[in-house]
Amino acid sequence: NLLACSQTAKPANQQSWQTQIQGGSRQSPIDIRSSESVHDPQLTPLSISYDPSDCLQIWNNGDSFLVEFDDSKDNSVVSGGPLENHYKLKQFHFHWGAENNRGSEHTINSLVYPAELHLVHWNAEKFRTFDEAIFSENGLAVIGVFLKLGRKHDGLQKLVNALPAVKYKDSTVEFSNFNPSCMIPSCLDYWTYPGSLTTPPQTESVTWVIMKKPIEFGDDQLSAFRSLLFTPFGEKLENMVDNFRQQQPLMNRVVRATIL
Ligand SMILES: CC#CCNS(=O)(=O)c1cc(S(N)(=O)=O)ccc1C(=O)O
Ligand SMILES: [Zn+2]
Repeated sequence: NLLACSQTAKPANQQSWQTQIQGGSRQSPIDIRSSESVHDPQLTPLSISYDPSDCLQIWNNGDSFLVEFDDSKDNSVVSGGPLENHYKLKQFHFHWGAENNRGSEHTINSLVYPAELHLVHWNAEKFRTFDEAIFSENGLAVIGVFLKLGRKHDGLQKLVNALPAVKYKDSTVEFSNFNPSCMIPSCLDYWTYPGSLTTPPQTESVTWVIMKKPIEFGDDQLSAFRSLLFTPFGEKLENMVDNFRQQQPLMNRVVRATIL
């Protein structure tokens, strides 16, 4: 079990997930050093299938904004690749910076992206609930996609247009008929490694699948992320930025890479 040691003093906008965890041997995120990754010919392409009608709402939880899905059916699932079972989509969210030189949680050869998308899935073959899976080996699979600044992402705009409705912490807005497949790069090459949640409880239950190619999005779309607030209505305004955890030691882990 992981014990969070006492929190050190932090600037006001730092989040609790900067807490260093004692006893962790497979914490996330990490810096992926491509030359040290192992090409594994047995890694097949991911099978990703999402049903836009499973999309339910957007929730500002004070750390990020989560786009939440109905996981009562088997319509939005990922399988294949490093995964032994099929995993149901629970939510997706992003991490981003106050400035363009930071924001992603994972880095590639120390290269930082301005934002990173996480699609969180849970192992519905082995576990009965998401909450059980969070605390279990092979419980979760998170697909990470890097975002770089460039052309406006047309598919993302529907989500961006809804963000003002969830400006404040603890606000939610109904959000339907959105297919997250539009944010998966056309190149399905990826790195994969055993890791953890990057926010509390930082449980070591995650198989990470990091897509090698980034997707592009526009400055105005990133500005919309930065206009969200960490704080609830009526409290001091604190822009939701720099909601990423620092890289963690690789320790005794190997990052595998596809050769698709
Ligand atoms: C109890 C508990 C829990 C974790 N929930 S989560 O896996 O959806 C998640 C995962 C991640 S991440 N960055 O590890 O994918 C971040 C944030 C969340 C979240 O609820 O807010
Ligand atoms: Zn995340």
